[in-house]
Amino acid sequence: MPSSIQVTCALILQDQKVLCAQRSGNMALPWKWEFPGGKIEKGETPEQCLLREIKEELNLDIEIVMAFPVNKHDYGNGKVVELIPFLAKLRGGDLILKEHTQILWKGVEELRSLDWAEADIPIVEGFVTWFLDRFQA
Ligand SMILES: Nc1nc2c([nH]c(=O)n2[C@H]2C[C@H](O)[C@@H](COP(=O)(O)OP(=O)(O)OP(=O)(O)O)O2)c(=O)[nH]1
Repeated sequence: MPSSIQVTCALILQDQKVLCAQRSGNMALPWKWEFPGGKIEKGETPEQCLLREIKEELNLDIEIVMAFPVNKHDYGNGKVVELIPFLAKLRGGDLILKEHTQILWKGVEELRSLDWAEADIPIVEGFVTWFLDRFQA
């Protein structure tokens, strides 16, 4: 397996909806949906990376609540992504889309309907299961 890149992402939950972001046409994985975040830089913790990326990409401030299980995915083109998801809450900032085409706040039960980047699919599944177990018992 080629060496992997470590990428953090935020599942920002507010009023039972999750912020989903669509990649733009000139990015890798064009038009796919993802959770905002990005690559960990040298010397950063995953949490520091995520706070930085969410500010850079969306101009939002978040608070990390907890980590979800990491998903390692081989895109088969020499790119292996280790996707490190966190549950997060909004703390402030006015949304400015700096990289993505659009964002949507999706209800948890509607999340599966988006065309997700492949690495995100198990994360979406895990999150929906976790959320329904916890909040809809
Ligand atoms: N931020 C984010 N990236 C994701 C997700 N799922 C997924 O496969 N990725 C991939 C897309 C990118 O290849 C990589 C994140 O890199 P990035 O967003 O910092 O940089 P980039 O678009 O310029 O990517 P690259 O062309 O340099 O690989 O991880 C996700 O949910 N969030």
